[in-house]
Amino acid sequence: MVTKAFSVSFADITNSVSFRFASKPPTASPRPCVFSLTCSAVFLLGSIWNAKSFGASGTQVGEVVFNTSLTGYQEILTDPSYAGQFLLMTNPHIGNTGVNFDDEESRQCFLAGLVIRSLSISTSNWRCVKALGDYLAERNIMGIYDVDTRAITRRLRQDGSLIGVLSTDNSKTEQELLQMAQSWDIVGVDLISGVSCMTPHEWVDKTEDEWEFRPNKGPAGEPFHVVAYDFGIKHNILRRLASYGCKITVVPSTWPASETLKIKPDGVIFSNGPGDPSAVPYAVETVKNIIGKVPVFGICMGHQLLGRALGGKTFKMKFGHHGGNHPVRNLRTGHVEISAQNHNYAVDPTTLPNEVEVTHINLNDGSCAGLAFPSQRVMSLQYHPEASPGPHDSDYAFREFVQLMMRDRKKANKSLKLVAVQALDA
Ligand SMILES: NC(=O)CC[C@H](N)C(=O)O
Repeated sequence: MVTKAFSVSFADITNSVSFRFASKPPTASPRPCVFSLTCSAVFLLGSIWNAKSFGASGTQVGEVVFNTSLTGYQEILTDPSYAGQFLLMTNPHIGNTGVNFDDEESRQCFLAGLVIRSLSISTSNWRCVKALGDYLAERNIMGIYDVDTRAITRRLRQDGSLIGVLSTDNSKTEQELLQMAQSWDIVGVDLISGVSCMTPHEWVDKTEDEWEFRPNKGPAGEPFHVVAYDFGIKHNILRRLASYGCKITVVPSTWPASETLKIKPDGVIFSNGPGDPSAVPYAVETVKNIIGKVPVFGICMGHQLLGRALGGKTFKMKFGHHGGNHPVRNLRTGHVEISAQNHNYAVDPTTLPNEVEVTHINLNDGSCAGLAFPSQRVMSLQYHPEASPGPHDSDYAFREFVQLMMRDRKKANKSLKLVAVQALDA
């Protein structure tokens, strides 16, 4: 039984708040940690939160975002779209199920660090192989706990995304930390190249039978060959595609469109990925060169790149959407889906050509959550139909993508037959 003695000191001087907690540490002795937030060079007043450190030590700068998911912290930690960001979980209790072998969404953790209210003092789960703190330390990811995540979330909601610094280095002054935050930026930076795979490879794993949630036979006949552009792709996108009967070749973010078209895939996926879509014009160019040639499906970053490739603009949202409970309306069916989301940028639908249809909207703020350009066999979602973690409401999007490819194949077979008949006639 652990008793938690805490004292709170609250000092509010020109927008700066400081909390101090003393509690029995859940792991080894806690190291002091300064977590400072500053909103930009324009807003020069920062806030300093003292917390306890777990995972790796050091000094790290990044953008702070909050995620409202109640479950799935390991899948969130391994989502490459968090590269360059501190992930603050609003769920106050994290670490209680440890980490396991199955919930990895990529080959490593790319995020800048983890910010939580309370780190579980023990782990208990039949799949657990390691405690969260040890897992993060091995991956050189900093974490802090015993910090008022609610106060920081309110600050982020009020001021928008902020740059923060985590430091366990006592020799650094608060002024130095604030200076670090003020001289760092995430906008306009290509973060995709740091998370993408280096060489093309095949992907075969499906969702395992014990986790499969729909009777899933996949289409009859030759499997559809999908090329998946890895802008930081989550493994569950690949597993869901495989479960829908696709044969998948994963290619790096810089893989030329001409090479992709050379292997005549049935379809192309543009994946999720970190950072600013306007900072990766080479990827937009690739998307442009593939649109109209084969059916394409863009997810999150992939959706934003499609938006730009179709002539639209993207913009940075105030604090984005990160969580497993975002309501989205499918404007074609009228159905509401509860979706998993993780993005700071969005497509401005008013900048798109008239032929492009907005298929989904986020019901929290009316932002564009899905697009289609039927004549070009283009579909895209701003959120995550693969969930992991999150609800499965939007899984049907993979079926729709397979149907797009199916229609293409039927058309091609028809025209093949026509050519064959003409050849017979000749
Ligand atoms: N999940 C993602 O693909 C994130 C998309 C993009 N990097 C954003 O933050 O908006």
